[in-house]
Amino acid sequence: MTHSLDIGGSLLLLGAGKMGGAMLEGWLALGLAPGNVAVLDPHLPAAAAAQLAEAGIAVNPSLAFLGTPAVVLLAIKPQVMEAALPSVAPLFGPDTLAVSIMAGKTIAGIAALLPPRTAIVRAMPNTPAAIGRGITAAVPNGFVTPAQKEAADALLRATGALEWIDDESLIDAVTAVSGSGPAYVFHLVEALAAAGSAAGLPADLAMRLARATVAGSGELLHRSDQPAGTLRQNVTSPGGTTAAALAVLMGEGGLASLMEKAVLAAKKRAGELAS
Ligand SMILES: NC(=O)C1=CN([C@@H]2O[C@H](COP(=O)(O)OP(=O)(O)OC[C@H]3O[C@@H](n4cnc5c(N)ncnc54)[C@H](O)[C@@H]3O)[C@@H](O)[C@H]2O)C=CC1
Ligand SMILES: O=C(O)[C@@H]1CCC=N1
Repeated sequence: MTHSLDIGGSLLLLGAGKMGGAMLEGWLALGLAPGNVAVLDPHLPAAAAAQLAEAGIAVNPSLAFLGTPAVVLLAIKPQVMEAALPSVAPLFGPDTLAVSIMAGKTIAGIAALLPPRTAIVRAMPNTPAAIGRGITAAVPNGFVTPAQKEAADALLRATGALEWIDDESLIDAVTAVSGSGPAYVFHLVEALAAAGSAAGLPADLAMRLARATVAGSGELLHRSDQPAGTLRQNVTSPGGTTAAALAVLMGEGGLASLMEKAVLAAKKRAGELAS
């Protein structure tokens, strides 16, 4: 394989769970050289560790073995940041870039646990990153050099779309919309399937219909340049079945107000995770 994803040095992944693992999967698929990657995750299941090691990635090597990484991806849970970061802080050199994907954790909070003047990008990806169809919003601190921003850009764009933003205060709302958003979509599948069962369909058929409907609609949205509203109207015959359903979904207390409440709850939780 040609190694086309070049970040100008090695990558250390701190935490290889669902999101860190999804990003790594995307990067390896796009040509990040496995020999340039190390993973630190003390609780990684043995099968996952063996799979990474087989791919040529250093898994839980002794810190003395690790050189100075070009990029450290912080993909641990926000709740373990205070415990986990101090152990890797000594690995940081003056040119090491930290990319955090931790929900809620602010650049200031991360910086307090790393050497002074560390370059930090705070990013919020989502799990479709695993198939190169994620979307990430990212904000750099003042110590990120153009070369480091380029490395972060290459890494984050390799997993899908990327939006650089200047205002860190937007990240909690980003988290609530696109970071957590895939879960809302998967729940839509569950709810649609359950409603199908309630309407008389066998449960397995209802699930196949719901799953294919959401996946196909997502793909149509992806390939189309039409606004979502137009794609919705294309389904909605005047006086037809869709209009009857949308009168419920778009009526008082419908999906829009429910979604607003859900997104505000997620944003509030992100703020709580900061401390
Ligand atoms: N799952 C998602 O869809 C998204 C998650 N995030 C963020 O990504 C981060 C990770 O979330 P998930 O992957 O969902 O959680 P996860 O629980 O699947 O992964 C966290 C990993 O960190 C490991 N870990 C625990 N203590 C550690 C330590 N001291 N050193 C190194 N690794 C350690 C765990 O063994 C686990 O594999 C969180 O901060 C979350 O806010 C961001 C965007 C989306
Ligand atoms: O649920 C969470 O806290 C993380 C952040 C965004 C998606 N998952």
